[in-house]
Amino acid sequence: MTAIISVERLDKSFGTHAALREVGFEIASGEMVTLIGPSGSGKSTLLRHLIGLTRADRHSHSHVRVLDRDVQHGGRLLGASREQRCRAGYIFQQFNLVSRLSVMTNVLIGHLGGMPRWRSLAGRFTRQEHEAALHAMARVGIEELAEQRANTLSGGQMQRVAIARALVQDAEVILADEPIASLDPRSAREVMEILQRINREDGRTVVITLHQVDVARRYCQRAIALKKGRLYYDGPIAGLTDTRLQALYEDAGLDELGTREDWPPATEPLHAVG
Ligand SMILES: Nc1ncnc2c1ncn2[C@@H]1O[C@H](COP(=O)(O)OP(=O)(O)OP(=O)(O)O)[C@@H](O)[C@H]1O
Repeated sequence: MTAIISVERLDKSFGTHAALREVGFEIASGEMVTLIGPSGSGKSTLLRHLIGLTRADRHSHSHVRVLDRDVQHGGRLLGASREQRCRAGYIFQQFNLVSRLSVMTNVLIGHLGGMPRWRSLAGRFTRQEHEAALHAMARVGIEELAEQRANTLSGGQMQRVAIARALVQDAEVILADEPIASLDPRSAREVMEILQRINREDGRTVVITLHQVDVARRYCQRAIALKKGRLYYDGPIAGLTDTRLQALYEDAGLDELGTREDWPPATEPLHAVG
């Protein structure tokens, strides 16, 4: 497997609280992977390490590599050019749109990282960039909302704007942190279908934190599960059986199933690919 994302021995503490302990995995180009686990298990913290929004513990052996670039090593962030940073798109639960700007401008913002600095400061976009934004909006079904202000949209529409912005950014990896957490079931389904299409049709790698196991099962091929900051399961989503899920979400059961070294049993691959 050629890893597009590689995480080794990731340790992160907040004060005395160990949020992540010795977490390691690799993700190949084109995978659609869910990060799953109980509240507080470390999913968002892990995702934030992938783009350097959070730094691992100093003097740890933590190493994070994304798209052939070291993001951080031993708790030190390593610099990246604007172009490199743009190769990964981040989608937040709370959308992160500029609320007073139109949908079109919010989507055009996805171009900023790839533009010459003088033009990005002036906020001037070319015709081609406008066309790319319109195309992205059409793909997520919001082209008719182009002129509407972002703060007048529904949650589902806002999340589509955020996805269109990542499309315009031409991100090779899309990292989505609970993108459907605040959406109604129908909007959630639509957003998941859009992400699935981007994964299947464009071959983009998608890593997505989810709370809903049924959604993860429907859309993702592989699950990486965290429990209390430790890697608990990494393998095909089908391997997350009801028994394992019960153990994942309840305290009872983890000890019986063993630690990562001896669980899942050797007959079941720890990694889905590679
Ligand atoms: N900035 C911070 N300062 C202190 N503690 C933090 C900080 N960020 C996260 N934590 C703690 O680290 C642990 C992991 O948090 P994280 O948000 O990564 O969990 P999560 O699995 O994403 O949870 P949820 O599903 O509820 O979003 C939690 O105990 C949380 O309280």
